[in-house]
Amino acid sequence: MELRAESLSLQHGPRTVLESIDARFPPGTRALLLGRSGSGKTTLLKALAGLLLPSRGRITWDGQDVAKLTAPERRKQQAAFGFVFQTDALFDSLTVRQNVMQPLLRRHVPEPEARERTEAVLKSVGLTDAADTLPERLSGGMKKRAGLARALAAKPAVLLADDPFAGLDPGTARQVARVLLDVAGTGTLLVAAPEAPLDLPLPRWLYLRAGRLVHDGAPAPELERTPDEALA
Ligand SMILES: Nc1ncnc2c1ncn2[C@@H]1O[C@H](COP(=O)(O)OP(=O)(O)OP(=O)(O)O)[C@@H](O)[C@H]1O
Repeated sequence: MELRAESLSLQHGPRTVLESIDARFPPGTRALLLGRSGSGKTTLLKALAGLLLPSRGRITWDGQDVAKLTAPERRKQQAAFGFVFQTDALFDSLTVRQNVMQPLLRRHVPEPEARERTEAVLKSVGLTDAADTLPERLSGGMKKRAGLARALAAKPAVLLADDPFAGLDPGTARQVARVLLDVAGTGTLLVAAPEAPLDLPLPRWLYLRAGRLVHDGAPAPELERTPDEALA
């Protein structure tokens, strides 16, 4: 699926959180979305996924204006997305395996296939031994990997990961980066982070400053050293 933001602006109440953003994400895009805390990264990911509607401008999926879809049409298309949000949303009463498998069964993936995919993805994130464990017994890094496993098991055409490295030690962050690169396959991978993760060398960087896109192109490490004010 091709995602596109066209003159996208988004307000929360009186506050403009995203301002006149234009960006194209053809299928197979691999990009980092960078910017300080509060610059609008989460909001842009949510807008691209149709979870927040623009105040001005539009988001299109394969050329269709998301705001013009009916709610059921939008939900149907959203099945192509996988999200890894900052706060892991695992169900406390389900084991790790059940947490990964449940969304597949809800989408009517036949049980043997759901089971197979679940085991494969748990293995790739290094959680096979923790499959029968309840989330409360996992470390923060393991919870993060379980959330990632759940998103990846659905084989999303578009994977949006919001700061998947927050709070991880370097070893676990490296493992999460490897899984993101391996498992995202040929789909689109868009990863938001406050600074470029060393272990995730993606070829395109988008840099947000106070809701404006100030760079969209090749990796530009100097951006991270430039005070935001100088990018205005
Ligand atoms: N529901 C909301 N209502 C009002 N303001 C909001 C809402 N959600 C986000 N904001 C504001 O919009 C701005 C951008 O928030 P957003 O979460 O997109 O930034 P971010 O770059 O992802 O930050 P972080 O890296 O800290 O997660 C912030 O100033 C935030 O306070």
